[in-house]
Amino acid sequence: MSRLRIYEDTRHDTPLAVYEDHAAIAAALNAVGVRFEQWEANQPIAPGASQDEVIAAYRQDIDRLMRENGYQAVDVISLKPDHPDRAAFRQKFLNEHTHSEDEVRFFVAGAGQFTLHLDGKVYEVLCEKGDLIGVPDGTPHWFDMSESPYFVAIRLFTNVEGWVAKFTGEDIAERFPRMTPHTSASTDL
Ligand SMILES: CSCCC(=O)/C(O)=C/O
Ligand SMILES: [Fe+2]
Ligand code: NI
Repeated sequence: MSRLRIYEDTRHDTPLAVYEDHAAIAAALNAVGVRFEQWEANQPIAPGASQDEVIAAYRQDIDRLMRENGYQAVDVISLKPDHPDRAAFRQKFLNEHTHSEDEVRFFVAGAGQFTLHLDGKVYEVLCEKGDLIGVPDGTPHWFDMSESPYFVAIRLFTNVEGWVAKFTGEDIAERFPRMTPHTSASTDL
């Protein structure tokens, strides 16, 4: 189940609000300029699938996003808990950073947790299969896949070079909850 928890950025212990309903999550995120939508993700793709398999399975959705939004490049992160480099992958996104383009991610299997730092608040978004999130350029954020990653996310870029991040040097991410390993791994492929 997808979930949004909103915190004051100075108080990591008690959320101001928690939403588990897709429409409520979308409304709260849309209100601060963040895209959040439910897309069909019913192709038989499991974490660990290759980038080529995932792109072939979701070619129509990718083409639609590229056409409508002018994205220039696409790649895939597909990880399961036994990946030998899972700790390094996790570390790459764990600290607060920004991008000079919107961060658009379509989860086609499993789950991952984005945390956005906006206007004095922290928006922790647990994204699951079928969720499409679009974080505006320049928004400080971080991403956690837990110590036991289990997800496939399609990433769209306007920059032909793909993923480029600017780290803020702030340690705020260390004070907020990390993702707990997803519990429905065997049921929500
Ligand atoms: C869920 S896609 C991997 C994370 C990523 O690309 C990013 O920029 C996280 O902030
Ligand atoms: Fe990012
Ligand atoms: Ni779930």
